Amino acid sequence: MRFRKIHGAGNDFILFTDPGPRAGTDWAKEAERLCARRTGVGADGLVVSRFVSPTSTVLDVDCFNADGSTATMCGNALRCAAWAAQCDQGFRTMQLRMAGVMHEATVDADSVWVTADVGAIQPRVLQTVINGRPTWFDSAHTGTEHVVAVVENVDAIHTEVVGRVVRHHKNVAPLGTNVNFVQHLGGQALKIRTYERGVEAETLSCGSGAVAAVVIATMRGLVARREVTVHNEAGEPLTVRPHDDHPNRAAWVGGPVTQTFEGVLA
Ligand SMILES: N[C@@H](CCC[C@H](N)C(=O)O)C(=O)O
Repeated sequence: MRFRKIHGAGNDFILFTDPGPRAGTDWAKEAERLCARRTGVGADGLVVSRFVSPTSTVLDVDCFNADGSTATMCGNALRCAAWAAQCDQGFRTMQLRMAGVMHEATVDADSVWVTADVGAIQPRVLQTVINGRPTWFDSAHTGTEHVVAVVENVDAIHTEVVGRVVRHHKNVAPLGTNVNFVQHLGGQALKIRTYERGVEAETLSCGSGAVAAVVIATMRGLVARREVTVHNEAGEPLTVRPHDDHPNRAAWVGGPVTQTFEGVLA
């Protein structure tokens, strides 16, 4: 079975495109096996993308985190699936369905854009002490669970240590959450570090996390409700802008997609 190793701004995936019916495949188990950094291909997640019919521009995209759990939304996985569809079929615009939710996608020369729904926002959902300072986290649902803390310097934070504690905090049980630390760089620019649930580690970028960061930074008056650049650990920033038709309910997130290699499973 052929696969692509591909990343969306540093968030890396094993991508299967139209893998046929494969009725017996336990994709969650395959995600655990293949995403393992030492014994598998190595990735943050496994993505299966299929056109709903041969003549359609609608794709069904399933995303599994490295631990085999299902991601209800993964902005970077959607961006990678859209890039591959453009590469294989030539479509520049398409729709992608993930966990029953429809997303729009546009593939430009140097960026792939997808939409993320913006749902409930809850200020001050939990507090923890970071480097001796009590720090509040706000939550924003962007298709999956995210909390965001605005801090002075994201580089001073032990993301994996604090992220793991917050991810399991009783106030976000039982689902847990992805954890984002965000610094305002001035103007319309943010810097982010994300601890991802399901990867159980810091990832180099997170699409739905970037949207959550912009939602919270906007709510706190740090940025205006227009395009925001979100710098990440990969050094490949994502751009987030409000959706033209329903700016309060959805956002576009765009940035680079890179195919690293193609392979065949042994
Ligand atoms: N990296 C993703 C988010 C992936 C989902 C997350 N780990 C979860 O299970 O909630 C993105 O780019 O949005």
